[in-house]
Amino acid sequence: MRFDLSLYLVTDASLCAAFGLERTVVEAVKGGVSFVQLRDKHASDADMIDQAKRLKAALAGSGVPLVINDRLEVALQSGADGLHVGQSDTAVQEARAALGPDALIGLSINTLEQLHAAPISLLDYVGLGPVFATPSKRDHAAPLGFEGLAQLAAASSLPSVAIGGLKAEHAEQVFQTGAHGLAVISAICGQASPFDAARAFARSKL
Ligand SMILES: Cc1ncc(COP(=O)(O)OP(=O)(O)O)c(N)n1
Ligand SMILES: Cc1nc(C(=O)O)sc1CCOP(=O)(O)O
Ligand SMILES: [Mg+2]
Repeated sequence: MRFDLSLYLVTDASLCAAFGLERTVVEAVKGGVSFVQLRDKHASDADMIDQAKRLKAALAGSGVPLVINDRLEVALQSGADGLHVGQSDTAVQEARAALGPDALIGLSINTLEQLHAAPISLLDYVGLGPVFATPSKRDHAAPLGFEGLAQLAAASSLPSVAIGGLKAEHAEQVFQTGAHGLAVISAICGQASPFDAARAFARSKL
């Protein structure tokens, strides 16, 4: 499946609650979001499968893929396009074996050691972060800054998306590091207009 990491929305149940998860995603995609990850640390698998099916239906025809954060079972049962895993989540090998060759699988990377240890041939992309400290992920690793991001992006043979504390005004610098896009939660989720928030990224990277 072809995919575009340029503006990657990671959802957050509480931040999206005011506007509504589905509405946030639909508006954000109209504004330029090119890739969506459903991330909910508290929902049951059954609720997350239901949310994923609704999002998948809402995204039909848009060409924007939906991947699931962490939960292989949810990805398998929801018809989502793939899975995003971190260093302590389901192993990439297990995810690929279960999801098959066409699924999109992403892995979080914070260090060169992690990048060198990653099973590159089984992955579609890597998430590089955090670029900055962020309240959206309490247990985040040490911030990379743009310099650390550039080192990882240069060393990656896979497409990469930067994450962590990123706002529209960072788009140009992120692309200058060689990363293929920006992944964001709070710069879009919880904003008064997810459409305008996404548009601000599109404007600032052009
Ligand atoms: C695109 C992207 N990059 C990194 C992460 C972080 O994944 P992980 O380290 O597994 O942390 P959680 O998101 O599971 O808290 C991500 N989700 N997406
Ligand atoms: C989900 C996530 N992963 C990160 C990592 O560094 O791996 S940082 C992060 C949270 C990103 O949220 P915001 O855009 O609001 O800063
Ligand atoms: Mg994870």
